[in-house]
Amino acid sequence: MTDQSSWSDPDNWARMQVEKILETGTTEGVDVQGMPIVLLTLRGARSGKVRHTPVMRVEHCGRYAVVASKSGAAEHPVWYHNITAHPEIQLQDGAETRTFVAREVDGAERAKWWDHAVKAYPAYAEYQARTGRRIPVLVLEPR
Ligand SMILES: C[C@H](OP(=O)(O)OC[C@@H](O)[C@@H](O)[C@@H](O)Cn1c2nc(=O)[nH]c(=O)c-2cc2ccc(O)cc21)C(=O)N[C@@H](CCC(=O)N[C@@H](CCC(=O)O)C(=O)O)C(=O)O
Repeated sequence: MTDQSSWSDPDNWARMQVEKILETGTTEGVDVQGMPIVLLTLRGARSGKVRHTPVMRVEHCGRYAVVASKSGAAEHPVWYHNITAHPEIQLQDGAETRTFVAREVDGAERAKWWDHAVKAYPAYAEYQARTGRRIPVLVLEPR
């Protein structure tokens, strides 16, 4: 039985969703308010350790982007340092895991992907409104 407090703590929530995906072998049925997520497998920027990070599924014409929003916190999520230090990553969508190289985007390309992201998960717009930090958007190029 999951005690309520574990679901209210976002870090615990993420950990529990990672566990479920690793246990079941798929991201199917693991979501945020009905919106799908994907699972990133990253390398720790300093430790080189394997790190699993769930993020919202932002996909357009077979390409993915990831948004380092951290709910609009003033600082980047730690995983942003991981993905920029080691940009070759794995992304699991459903039961399929593929390798990508992450590239932070700017200008018109960022604006286009930001629109896709907000369509996939409208809360991103609220997160950006609540912080002076410009939320990084990274496009994943298939390896
Ligand atoms: C708590 C902390 O998390 P974080 O990396 O700051 O990321 C915070 C959140 O963004 C992260 O929990 C996301 O998964 C939350 N999250 C989303 N976060 C987002 O930013 N964007 C999303 O779209 C998103 C969606 C989402 C969907 C489901 C869900 O369950 C969570 C979701 C963390 O994992 N800390 C580790 C970091 C370990 C680590 O990576 N260490 C590095 C050092 C890195 C360094 O400091 O340079 C290393 O090993 O080298 C620790 O303290 O042990």
